[in-house]
Amino acid sequence: MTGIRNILILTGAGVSAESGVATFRGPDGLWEGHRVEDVATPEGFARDPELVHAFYDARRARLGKVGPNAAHQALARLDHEWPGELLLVTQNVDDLHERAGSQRLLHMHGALNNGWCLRCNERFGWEGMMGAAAQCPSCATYGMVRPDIVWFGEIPYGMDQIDAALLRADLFVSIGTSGAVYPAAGFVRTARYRGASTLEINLEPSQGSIFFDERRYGPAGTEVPAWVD
Ligand SMILES: CC(C)NC(=O)[C@H](Cc1c[nH]c2ccccc12)NC(=O)[C@H](CCCC/N=C(/NCCC(=O)O)S[C@H]1O[C@H](COP(=O)(O)OP(=O)(O)OC[C@H]2O[C@@H](n3cnc4c(N)ncnc43)[C@H](O)[C@@H]2O)[C@@H](O)[C@H]1O)NC(=O)OCc1ccccc1
Repeated sequence: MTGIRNILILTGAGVSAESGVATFRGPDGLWEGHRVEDVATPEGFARDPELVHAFYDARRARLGKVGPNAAHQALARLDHEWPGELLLVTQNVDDLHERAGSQRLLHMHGALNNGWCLRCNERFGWEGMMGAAAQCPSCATYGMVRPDIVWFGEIPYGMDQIDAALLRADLFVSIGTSGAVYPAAGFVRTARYRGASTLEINLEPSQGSIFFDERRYGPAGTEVPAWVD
């Protein structure tokens, strides 16, 4: 990685697949059993909060039964050893990157283990079941807590920090994402436009694969350590 100082990495559900976390669009993917509009939009939450809480409570419970894989661990190693700038932006709401030790990390679509009270606007860590009647640990109100997740139609977190990193990146790497959801799916074109070299690591070509200078296809648990080490 000669001549590379600033690295921006984007991950998606594919990086957690080998840990046993369901992807969205794959066979038995998350969107198989649920209509996106029903479980991942503010309108769906307003219509049926119990359904949405059940969807996220089940995923939060599952998170306790899985662990980081070799891809998460390799990215954590790179984070610790890379002398230049590095930002790992994940679309994933699981906590496997931080459990592997990644620190220069940004959850652009929120986190399963966080809650958000719509009455006092506080955000807080949340373990276990949430359910529609949950009590806000900050203002003690019942039934106003939602998962702190970015739903469709909502503005992703950290866009300023991501834009700044896109501006400075010499290398943009996309790992385990289908490139189907924006604004994340547009990052490769922005990075390329600003002169960064671009690498895709995925099981198969993503919707944006034509924009990548280099492509490595295979399981992230194998390809990412091979790229890092
Ligand atoms: C469907 C799509 C067209 N819709 C959008 O993009 C919309 C905007 C939009 C609407 N209409 C449009 C029309 C055109 C363009 C855009 C739009 N986007 C939004 O609404 C976003 C908000 C989107 C966020 C929604 N929330 C998520 N997640 C949290 C919830 C939850 O988790 O439940 S999105 C969710 O789906 C996406 C899933 O994609 P992937 O992670 O890639 O997973 P997928 O299953 O699809 O693919 C897995 C890949 O891994 C590979 N793989 C599998 N196993 C492995 C393996 N073992 N190793 C390696 N690779 C592997 C597979 O081959 C595959 O390629 C992720 O982003 C994920 O976070 N907000 C916004 O635009 O606000 C304005 C704005 C914009 C810019 C700046 C300011 C404001």
